Amino acid sequence: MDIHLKKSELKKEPLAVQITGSKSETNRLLLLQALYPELHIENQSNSDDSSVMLSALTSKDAVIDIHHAGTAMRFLTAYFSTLKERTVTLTGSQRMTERPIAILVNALTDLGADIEYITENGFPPLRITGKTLPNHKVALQANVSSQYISALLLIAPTLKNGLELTLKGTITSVPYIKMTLHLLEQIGVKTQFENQIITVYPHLGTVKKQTIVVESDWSSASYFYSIVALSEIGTRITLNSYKKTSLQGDSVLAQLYDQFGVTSEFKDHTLNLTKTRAVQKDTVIAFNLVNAPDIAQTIAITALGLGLQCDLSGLHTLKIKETDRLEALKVEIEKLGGKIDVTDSRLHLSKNEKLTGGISIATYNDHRMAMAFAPLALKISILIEDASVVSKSYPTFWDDLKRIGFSF
Ligand SMILES: O=C(O)C1=C[C@@H](OP(=O)(O)O)[C@@H](O)[C@H](O)C1
Ligand SMILES: C=C(OP(=O)(O)O)C(=O)O
Repeated sequence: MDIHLKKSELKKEPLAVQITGSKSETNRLLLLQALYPELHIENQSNSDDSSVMLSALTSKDAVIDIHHAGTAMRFLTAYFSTLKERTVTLTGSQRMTERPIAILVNALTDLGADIEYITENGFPPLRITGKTLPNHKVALQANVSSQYISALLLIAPTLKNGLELTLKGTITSVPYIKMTLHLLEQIGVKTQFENQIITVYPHLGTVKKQTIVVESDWSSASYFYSIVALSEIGTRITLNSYKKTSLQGDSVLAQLYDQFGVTSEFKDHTLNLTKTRAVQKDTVIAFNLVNAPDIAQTIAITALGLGLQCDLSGLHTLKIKETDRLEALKVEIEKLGGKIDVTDSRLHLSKNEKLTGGISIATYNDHRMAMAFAPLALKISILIEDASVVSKSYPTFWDDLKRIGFSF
């Protein structure tokens, strides 16, 4: 299904959006709940990635397909490695079979796991035979994906001697590792992160019965930051179930979007985004997003919509996500008349005056391509191809846009 967004104006009445829980927190907690059934989770993510995670954890099937869900692929590889007397084939979409997993598989194998590659070395699908993992010390390269590290940390408390994980090289996406450690601590597992070594102490048996309320998803909130940034002064959107102190690294949006003239105010559990100032045309947006890679597309497109120069660095993980996001951005931004250069880890967008309307944007099976480009409908008419891709993280995205005034 393609969606044609007409040039739109937001409604004048108070605008409020309820986004569901973070998919990152939800997928961690679902795994922890499988290990410790005493946990109860509220405000779970309604994303496809979280529903495939839940189905996989409850499935008795021999073949489990996690579609496009990176966290599910990585977290479940670790989980099934420890699930005794069961052999599972873990597979996913075509793209998932191109997303590397050797760093995690090697670390698990070093711990004693039994994992085979079915088609190509280093990539899913995997055949995993669960067993007791006898070892507890392992080292891995930390600059490719933090998901490999979180996967190991999540199963670590169930290992007889816990885990001592040495991280080699520069660590990428650090807030996601801290989120995992924080959730472990929250349920009663002891952890330590010092220099490049993470220790998780064993926690065999049960945890205290408890309810954990997931904070709403900040990556999804980014599209509303972009919408407010592209709107006139005075525009305000309220987002519900957010906290000033968040476990999610993407909450850095509140600081970053100040440069686009958007002010963030927290009141109880609501977050008010208000466009308070116009942005000077010669403003240069320059951010290193090594800690918040999922908001790179949103920021690049906000800058494009405002005609601003934008230099983003720390983007090396974007090439192995749902698509090569740097290439995808380049092709689609150029269709709109933008000037953009990309390298393996950076993006440079030149200041521009005018965007071409009526263009069809390809989305490459990437929810964030669809959602990042949509706010441009406040400036030009635009067509988003295969618009249902948004369900990977935000199934009600188009309904929410319609409710605040976007015309389809
Ligand atoms: O652990 C997580 O929940 C995630 C970690 C990040 O991946 P990388 O560590 O591969 O950058 C992020 O991009 C992804 O959307 C979710
Ligand atoms: C990169 C993402 O997800 P994953 O790696 O879990 O597929 C994302 O949601 O932007």
